[in-house]
Order: sequence, then structure tokens, then C-alpha cells
Amino acid sequence: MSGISGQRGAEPQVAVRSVILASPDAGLRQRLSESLTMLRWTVGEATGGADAMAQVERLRPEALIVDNWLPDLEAGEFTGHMREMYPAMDLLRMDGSLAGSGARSPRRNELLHALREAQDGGPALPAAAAEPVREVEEPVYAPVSVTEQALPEMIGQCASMRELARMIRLVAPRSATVLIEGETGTGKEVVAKAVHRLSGRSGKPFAVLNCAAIPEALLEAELFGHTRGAFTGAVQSRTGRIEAANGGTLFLDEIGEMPLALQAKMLRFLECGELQRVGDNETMRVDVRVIAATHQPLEQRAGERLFRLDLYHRLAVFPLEVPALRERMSDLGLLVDFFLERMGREMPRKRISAGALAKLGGYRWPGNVRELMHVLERASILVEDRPEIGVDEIRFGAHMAA
Ligand SMILES: Nc1ncnc2c1ncn2[C@@H]1O[C@H](COP(=O)(O)OP(=O)(O)OP(=O)(O)O)[C@@H](O)[C@H]1O
Repeated sequence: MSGISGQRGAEPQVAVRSVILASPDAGLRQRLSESLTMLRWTVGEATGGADAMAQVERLRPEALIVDNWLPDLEAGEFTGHMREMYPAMDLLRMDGSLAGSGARSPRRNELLHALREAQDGGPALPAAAAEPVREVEEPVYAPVSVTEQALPEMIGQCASMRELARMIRLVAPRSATVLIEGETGTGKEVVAKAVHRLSGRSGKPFAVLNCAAIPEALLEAELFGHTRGAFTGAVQSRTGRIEAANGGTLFLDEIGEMPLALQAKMLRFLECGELQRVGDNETMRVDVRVIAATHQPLEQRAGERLFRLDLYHRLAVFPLEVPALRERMSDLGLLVDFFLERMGREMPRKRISAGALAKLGGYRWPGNVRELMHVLERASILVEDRPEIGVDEIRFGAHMAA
């Protein structure tokens, strides 16, 4: 849950002021959001400290309102850190108390007024918000950010991820071939699985073949299958991945690595839906939807004659681009929450310090989401039995320098 929602009823001459509401309580966020929107504030919502921090960094709002309990960061430490980082920003607690020092600005008075009205059930709030704004003592953490996802398996609420989710929903029910482009670790396989899950083929197989992981000589037999004795070592006949995916979806990862000769055979299969096992004269017909992925710019490779242009066009009927993590750092908090939550199923759930989160935010992430996941896994081991991951436990790269 992130991003700024548009303000209702704003008059053009009124300056737009923005506020971020950080709370794991979706109901509370919504009530306050409605109230503040009526007072002509532009409101962004964050489910936890990490999410809030990423949004503040990106949107530089005039104010931040923080719940007394956050699922990932200690609220006091978090507000202290935010006060230090953004001294000009107004910082309030959900119960109306001031968080940190700082002079009372007119806009802060207005926020306090809105919060007080929320407590009193005054006119600025809809009836549902009339209950007193309560202290959140020990709420059960429901990862709202995760359950409210457009696609539950694909974490990301920034504009490009929302658009990607929309495209996935559009193309999934069709049989069109999909080409997924994006850097390593961005989640291309996650996207392919989402397309399959949302298609009419979801009850049928989802077969995967990584074209870069299989020696060139074996790739053809792996894809198309082979008969007994088709080549040295083929002691028995074998079903290929295309045939194994019949009725379902075949995900061809790293398609850019497919040898040119095999590309021609693949193109024939895509054109007519027929295949021949290696060493077999018989042709069989299968119903398979192909999704291909590449981290290489395939069109450019086609221009360099390293990839067949006709196959490129055949694959790219519906191209999808998965953004690099560094292009969507506003999702960092959500992703951190998601992975800490998931790791928390096997060991006590760890929190992350504001400093550690800032360190994650300053990194370039060449390995994208996969690298983030590994850095957090590593950190949760290094932190031993302490509850909070600190700056020292965040280590990048293979040599683990702090
Ligand atoms: N948006 C996301 N939400 C949740 N998990 C994600 C997301 N993107 C990637 N991941 C996780 O990151 C890891 C890497 O994702 P995936 O294998 O889909 O990347 P990829 O782009 O296919 O990588 P490669 O090009 O190296 O094959 C996986 O464990 C996946 O679950």
C-alpha cells in the first residue's frame, strides 16, 4: 500500500500539501485519509516504517503521521530518525501527540485539528471515523501491503509495477506468446507464473526450461524429446519439455541463449503447433502457450544477427518489461517487509533498524530483488538472536564487507 491519492474537492488556488500516514491498520489509515483529503491534503499511505521511509524519501511530504506501533521498526526510534533526516517535516503521532521537537507550524495545527476531530467525531470525519483514535498496543500484524497487492505473488505498488500487473491481467486469458524482458533477478519468472495462474491453463502444467543452463547439444532433445537411439547415449525415448507442457504453459528462460539452428525449429513449432521428437519422423500436435524471458536486449541481438528477427517478432507479440529494483526504490520498504515476514515463518520475525534500511536504500542492486532477498537472509543470520537487523548486518557482494 503506497502512493499518494488525489485530493478530492481541492480548489486550484489552494496549495497542495502532502502527508504520509504510517500505520499497519488499514481502517485507521482510510478514515484519517478521508478526513485529511477533505481538508485538502494529498495523502499517501504506508503500512510500516520501511514503507513510510521509502515514500518520504521519494515524495518529500510536508508532514508524516506515525502510528504508535509499527510492524517493522520501533516507532520511537523511527520518528527520531525521521526528525533528524527531515527537520522541516511536521511529525505527529496518530493519537495527536507531537513526535520529536520542532516549532508548531500552521499546517501542523491543521493536522492536529483534523486528528482531534477524528477523536471527537467532528464534522471533518465521516461517521465511521468517530471512534476515538486509539493507542495501538499490540495489534496482530496483518501484512496489509501484501494482501492488498494487485497480484499477490508480485510485490510492488509503484506506477510501473501497477501497469505491469494490469498488462498481465490483460494478456493472461489469451493464448498470445509473451516476451518478458528485464535484468537478472527482477522477477521475470514471477511474472511468467502469474500469467499462467491467471490463464485458463492454470490447472495444467507450467514447464520451465532455462536455455542458458543446458549444453547446446542437449537443448534440442530437452525441448522436443527424442526417440530411443536418436543419438549416442539415448538409451530410451524421452518426452521433451514442450510435450510435457501440453495443455499448459512453457516458460523459456534466457531465450537469447538459444542456438540459431534451434531457433528455426522453435519458430516452426510456434507457427504450426506441431513438433517432432529428435530421431522421429512422426509429427505430433500439442497445445502449449509459450512465455519467453530474456535479460538481453533481444531486438538489438536480432540486429546483430545473433537472434532470428522473425522469431523475435513471433515471441514479442505481447512484450512485458520488468523494471530494475533501482528504478522502483519506492517499493523497497514493501519488499523488505515481505521478505522479513516470509523469513519470520521459520524463525522469530526480525525487525530492521532505520539506519540499515537507509543503507539498503543507498545501494544500486545489480542483482535486483533476488539480491535483496539474499542480503536480508544473510543479515537475519548475522544478527543471531537479536530482534533487530542493524547497519553492520547489511552486507553486499560476495565478500560480505560490512
Ligand atoms: N516483485 C516480486 N515480489 C516478490 N518476490 C519477487 C519479486 N520479484 C522477484 N522476486 C523473487 O526474487 C527471486 C528472483 O526472481 P525471478 O527468478 O523471477 O527473477 P528473474 O528475473 O527470472 O531472474 P533471472 O533472469 O536471473 O532468471 C525469486 O525468489 C522471486 O520469488
